[in-house]
Amino acid sequence: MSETAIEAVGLRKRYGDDEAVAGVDLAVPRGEVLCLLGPNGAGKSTTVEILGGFRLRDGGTARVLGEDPGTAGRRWRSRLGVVWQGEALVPRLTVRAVVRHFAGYYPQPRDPDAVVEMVGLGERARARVTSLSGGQRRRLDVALGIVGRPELLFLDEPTTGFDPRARRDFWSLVGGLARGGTTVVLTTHHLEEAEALADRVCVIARGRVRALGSPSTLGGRASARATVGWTADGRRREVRTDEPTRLVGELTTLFSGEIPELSVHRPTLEEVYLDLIGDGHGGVPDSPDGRGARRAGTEATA
Ligand SMILES: Nc1ncnc2c1ncn2[C@@H]1O[C@H](COP(=O)(O)OP(=O)(O)OP(=O)(O)O)[C@@H](O)[C@H]1O
Repeated sequence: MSETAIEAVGLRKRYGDDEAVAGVDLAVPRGEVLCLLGPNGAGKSTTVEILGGFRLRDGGTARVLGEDPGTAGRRWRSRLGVVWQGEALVPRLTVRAVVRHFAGYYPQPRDPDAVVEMVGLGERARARVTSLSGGQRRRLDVALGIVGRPELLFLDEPTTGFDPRARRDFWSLVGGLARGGTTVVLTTHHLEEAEALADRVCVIARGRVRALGSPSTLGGRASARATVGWTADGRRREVRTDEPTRLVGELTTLFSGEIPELSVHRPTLEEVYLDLIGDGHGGVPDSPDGRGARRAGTEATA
């Protein structure tokens, strides 16, 4: 069995004049949680739909679980779980009955009642789907995505409408699936979700991959300048530096101990992401790793 769940090279998809996917290269090892981030209309859903076998590509090559998603059959499809942005059409049944019904499509499904519990719908198991709230409906979508015990799970903005508790429960659910060996590809607009879940983050803008890396190192985040702040003589001071440890050491000596209101700040994932997508329309950063031309040294900003 290949160690690579997804291998895509030069994926392309055009809708009329709009090149939605303009040459995406992506390799996802088995067991990885990959989060796709990008502005609205960047091409994330189209990429995921192509890889999930729901949309034909115009160009490039793709292997997903060892097969071409453009031609693979039902057997291959039963190894995938998908949660698309639109709600799945389900009969006018109870939550439990719908999950049981969908379980019947797969050769080795999870226990439907356990799945209903896993997505936090245990108390609503006997409720009709039509009576669920938006967030509960989305949880049901997730249940239908995982009931087939997928090797590879595609989740397109799965937590839309989730309250904060439900979102955190969902994160632990995905963490558990990944620990069990499931490969997960998830699109989201929630940076904290990507930070909490992703082994790697892939930023897509204007149909291309702009950056790929772990949440802590994306776009040179780990080596980006830190901002050290403190208060002296009633005034807030801030210095941007490549060597925060050395500066804090100097300040410790200066203040003979505790530094008043010390803070050390590195760019957040959100700051790095916004930097990568540039002008807000999915603009291209200066350099391939998205770091652009950062100057070395120490620079006072206040
Ligand atoms: N079925 C379609 N027919 C025509 N154009 C489409 C279709 N689906 C997507 N597009 C266009 O392709 C581009 C990429 O859309 P896509 O849905 O892949 O982006 P996305 O990154 O998933 O966006 P969002 O974050 O808003 O979901 C957009 O310009 C969109 O309008």
